[in-house]
Amino acid sequence: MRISVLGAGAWGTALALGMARVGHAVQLWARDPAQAAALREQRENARYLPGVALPAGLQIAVDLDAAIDHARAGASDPEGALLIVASPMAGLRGLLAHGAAAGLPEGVGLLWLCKGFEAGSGRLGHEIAAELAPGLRSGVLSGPSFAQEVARGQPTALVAASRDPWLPQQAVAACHGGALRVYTSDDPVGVEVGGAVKNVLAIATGIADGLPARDGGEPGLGLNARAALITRGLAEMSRLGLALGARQETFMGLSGLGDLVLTATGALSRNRRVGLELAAGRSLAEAVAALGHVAEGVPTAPTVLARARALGVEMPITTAVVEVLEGRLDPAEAVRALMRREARAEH
Ligand SMILES: NC(=O)c1ccc[n+]([C@@H]2O[C@H](COP(=O)([O-])OP(=O)(O)OC[C@H]3O[C@@H](n4cnc5c(N)ncnc54)[C@H](O)[C@@H]3O)[C@@H](O)[C@H]2O)c1
Ligand SMILES: O=P(O)(O)OC[C@H](O)CO
Repeated sequence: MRISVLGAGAWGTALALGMARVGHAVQLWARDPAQAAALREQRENARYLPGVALPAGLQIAVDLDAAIDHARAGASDPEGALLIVASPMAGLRGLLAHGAAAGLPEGVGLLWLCKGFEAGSGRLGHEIAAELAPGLRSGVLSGPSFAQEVARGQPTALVAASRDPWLPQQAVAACHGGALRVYTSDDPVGVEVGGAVKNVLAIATGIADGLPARDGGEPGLGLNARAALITRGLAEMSRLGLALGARQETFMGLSGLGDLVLTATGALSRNRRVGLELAAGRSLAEAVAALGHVAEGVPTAPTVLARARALGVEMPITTAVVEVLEGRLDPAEAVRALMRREARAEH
């Protein structure tokens, strides 16, 4: 299958590697021409995914239109073709608009990998796609997947979601095999809410795990507190998702519980690292600058909260994270405020 991946950050590069390894004709487009030249020369993404060699079959594209044409040329192939947007949420609108203006034929599916709500509009990916490219066959690929592990060929399960049943099947055909396993879903709302909110909750568990030691013990609030944050976080993620039209069972799947557990506990998570740094007394600007990568939970947290409030959905952990990110609440006080909340029934 012909596949173009738009965005050569950690995740776009790792997924492109995975798909090239199973024999697809993959082009990876880097926004920065200097980065594209370095990728071509070094055959390694030294900036975003160091230490992993790019397979010989993976082509690097400098020109965006040429990358789109690469996918378009596969439109009439029996297996179809894919255009995959691998930018952060902030780049999705521009790249979707570009793809829509290019007029993709029916045989080319459009997938995005970003996890968040768009800052400003508060929209999820499928809502932006409905606005800009209603005629395109589109969907989201999500699930618990650290780029470094995928790049190293470690086993990873993903979920592809769309209301168009053809699209998730395209994702299966593109990724399945080798170390990747792809499940399908017809609930893009649930899959996208899970992917967006888990990043905010990972900041929360990072904060809890990074708070200074008390009474000479281990740093952090402890494993009980982390389990409570994950479980109550899952409850507020599900409440928001249901209010937006998602199905409850989606939150028990890969893009809900699966990605929440991975990101809230995994040392490779950038969002969790932001929380750890904030708890250690670093400013948000310092914490984000130290990453050198995007941490989608930072721009998404206030947007999640705004949408939740508009729907009358209570999200106490997200509220606390927003107050810490905006400098209105000290990380330790945020946790104390969560513990002081009124008693209530669990469900
Ligand atoms: N890294 C992972 O393990 C992983 C896994 C699954 C999903 N994701 C999601 O994939 C998306 C991309 O993450 P990443 O890890 O590749 O990020 P990254 O920080 O490693 O790389 C970001 C890439 O996007 C480009 N970029 C930045 N702003 C842009 C914009 N406005 N328009 C177009 N391109 C832009 C950068 O040049 C860079 O190539 C995020 O939404 C993230 O949540 C990441
Ligand atoms: O490193 P994070 O926190 O952006 O998480 C990466 C992936 O979304 C994990 O599935």
